[in-house]
Amino acid sequence: MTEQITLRAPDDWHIHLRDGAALARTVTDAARQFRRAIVMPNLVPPVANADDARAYRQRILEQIPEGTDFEPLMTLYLTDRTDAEVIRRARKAGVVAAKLYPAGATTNSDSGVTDLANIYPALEAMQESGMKLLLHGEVTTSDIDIFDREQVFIEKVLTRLVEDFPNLKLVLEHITTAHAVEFVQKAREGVGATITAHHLLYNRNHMLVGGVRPHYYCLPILKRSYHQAALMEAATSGSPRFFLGTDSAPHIQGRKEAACGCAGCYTAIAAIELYAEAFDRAGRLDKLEGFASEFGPDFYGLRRNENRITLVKQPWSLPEHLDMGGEPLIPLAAGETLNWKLV
Ligand SMILES: NC(=O)N[C@@H](CC(=O)O)C(=O)O
Ligand SMILES: [Zn+2]
Ligand SMILES: [Zn+2]
Repeated sequence: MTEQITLRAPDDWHIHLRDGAALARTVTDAARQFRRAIVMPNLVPPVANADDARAYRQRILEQIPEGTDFEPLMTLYLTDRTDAEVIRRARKAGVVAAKLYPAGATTNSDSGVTDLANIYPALEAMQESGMKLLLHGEVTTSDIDIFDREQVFIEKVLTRLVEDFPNLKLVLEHITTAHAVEFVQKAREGVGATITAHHLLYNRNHMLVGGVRPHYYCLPILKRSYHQAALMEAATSGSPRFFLGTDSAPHIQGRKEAACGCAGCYTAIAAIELYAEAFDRAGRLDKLEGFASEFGPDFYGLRRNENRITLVKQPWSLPEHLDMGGEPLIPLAAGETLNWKLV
């Protein structure tokens, strides 16, 4: 008999769907496995207010395949000019969270916040209205080594933020270090973290030994295996503070395989299967449902999904390449074999 596992339907608490011609690909892939997704706002120009979010949501809804039940949860991009009124309007329009990109930290973060002091009124309004704060947790000053940027962000920025807004619920996104794991475990109530499948499955050796592999390049960058092990331990621990966020972030092949390649890995094509692979390797498949389908909605104060998905143990190979709006897209782990397959 084939081995199989059945889970409450999972949600993705951090995904990039992009816009325009890319949406047909990204929305279809996300909707195949996730019931809901927190949609990142780093478009160009960014999703900066309630009207932008409403219009973007509409463009996403138009791409949901017939017969699938998928709900995009919209977010706002914080800029130096985001004020309390923008937050209140967005909250009324159903926007669930706002995202802090320190200016220059990652893809499309040029409009990000240059000084946290500029958004204190906005953060105050978020705290009051129950809007969640999502963080790309890296400092950006040139004197800080790229491998240390998450740790320094936690020490220099996050610790203070968590204290200054004691009732603000916040998520440290796509964590990559043992420092982040420890911070989140010990933090006050209302602090959570998402973990990607690629940070569970890989470390920087996978990206750099024997040649540079641009499709493994994302931000925050893959770290040492010691950090990978800490993330695995956190994700499979059963702690409700850690939950699934793929950070699936497509860039067309030519933009990744370039002299200055873009940061971001496309995992939406096989996200839940990649997570199953990681949890299986740790011998903790029994912990996947909490991480993928329960702790996220619990944190956000939303209902857990009622429907179920099934994964069977049946080796299959990820495609070598995909099409995104007529352009070639290479998924993470292209051509590699995964042991679990979504039915
Ligand atoms: N993770 C990435 O490397 N890239 C993301 C941005 C982000 O989430 O930081 C993207 O939008 O491409
Ligand atoms: Zn990010
Ligand atoms: Zn992201």
